[in-house]
Amino acid sequence: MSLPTATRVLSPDELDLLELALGGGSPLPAARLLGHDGGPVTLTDAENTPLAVLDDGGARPVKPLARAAGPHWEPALRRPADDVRAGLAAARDVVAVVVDEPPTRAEAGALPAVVAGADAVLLLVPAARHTPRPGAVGAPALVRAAQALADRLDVTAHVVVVPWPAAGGVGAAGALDRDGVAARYGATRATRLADHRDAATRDRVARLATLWTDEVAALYPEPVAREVVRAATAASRRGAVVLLTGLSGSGKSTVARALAAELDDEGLHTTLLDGDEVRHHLSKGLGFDRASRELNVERIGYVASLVARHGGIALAAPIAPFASGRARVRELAEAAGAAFVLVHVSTPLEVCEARDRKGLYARARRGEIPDFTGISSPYEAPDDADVVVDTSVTDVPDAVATVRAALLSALGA
Ligand SMILES: Nc1ncnc2c1ncn2[C@@H]1O[C@H](COP(=O)(O)OS(=O)(=O)O)[C@@H](OP(=O)(O)O)[C@H]1O
Ligand SMILES: Nc1ncnc2c1ncn2[C@@H]1O[C@H](COP(=O)(O)OP(=O)(O)O)[C@@H](O)[C@H]1O
Repeated sequence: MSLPTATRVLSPDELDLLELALGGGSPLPAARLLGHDGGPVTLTDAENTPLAVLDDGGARPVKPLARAAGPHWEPALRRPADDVRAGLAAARDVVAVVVDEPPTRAEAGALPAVVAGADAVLLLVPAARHTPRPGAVGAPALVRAAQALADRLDVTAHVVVVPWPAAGGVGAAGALDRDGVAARYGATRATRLADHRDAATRDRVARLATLWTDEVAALYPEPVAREVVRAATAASRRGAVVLLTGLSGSGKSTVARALAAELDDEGLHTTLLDGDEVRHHLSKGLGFDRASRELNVERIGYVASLVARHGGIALAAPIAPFASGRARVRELAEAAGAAFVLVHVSTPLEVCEARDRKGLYARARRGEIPDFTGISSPYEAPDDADVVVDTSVTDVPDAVATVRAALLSALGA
């Protein structure tokens, strides 16, 4: 298929909307959802991978959207709305219960009455690609909570993950109403579980964050209480820099993103420095000759070490083809007192080339891209990697688990 030359890079929120539209989950047309009123356009992700075409006929997929790991990415749970609706065609009364906040005992107790009489129950968990704010209960945890609620119901209940953009919405997405989306998933009525919370419980939830400091204040005299709070909240954790190196298409971003999501879910704060994204911002305008690559990798190492100096975990995923550049990143990380983990994503060139998500290998083979790593520019395989993962034989969850274990061991956790 020939693609429109006009392109639009979608933000994480807009990727959610595209997934919603392609799966039949949007009551609004895709163009309206994405606020597009021009001519045909190719929609891409931040890495310039063409994902879909948007024209008068609506949105049509070109390539599957990249997926990540965690329960909210389980294909069995994150099903297109059209599939979910088709599976419920015989049901007369389908109630959709939106689970977008951790349910308290009050709502969990109210749930059987809320769904009473329904032939089928959908527990809809909105999951945004956006990283939740630190300390918030994120999508993976909400999916697990919804699953536990579903298991306790007498009537058959399905947990369905809905790619609903982060709170507030983007563009016309603000006009997406809960009931309209729920209806696209086959619901005959919809409700939000947190709306079944009584006033006393709402008040207790609002005060939760200050309970601990209140207790400290009651236990200790001022100014001792202030010291106790300060010591407990100081960034005591050691930071880390994880550098994933490998050929284009080897799986660096996919693994780094999935690992970031998992660590965020565990309450560890991560910062992702993806190769392609860094080149849109920090290294805009740099080329791919050796000197430019070394400079690019050094910049990444510098920013990563700043993040790690303050207890953060920086996940960097550039090709970083030269041993000298990788050694410089190690040096910067160690000078910042951070742990350093070098991950070689060793997927063979033939596999990366066969994947060719962005069509760059084909262009490099035709001589249209000079200095292309693996084709016309060297990749020095590391001999000092802490972890080696070949994604042609290791799936994303296993690759994530291997890197996570190496990271925790480097942190002494
Ligand atoms: N000549 C050439 N060689 C290699 N890669 C190229 C080239 N031109 C563009 N691209 C795209 O740029 C991404 C690699 O950028 P990096 O910053 O990771 O490279 S480096 O570390 O500075 O070597 C790489 O992205 P990933 O596929 O995510 O690795 C490519 O999409
Ligand atoms: N086990 C796997 N781990 C990571 N990526 C995989 C795996 N299997 C298939 N892929 C696919 O390979 C491609 C890797 O692309 P990407 O993560 O952008 O690589 P890089 O960042 O190294 O260029 C993605 O399309 C991804 O879905």
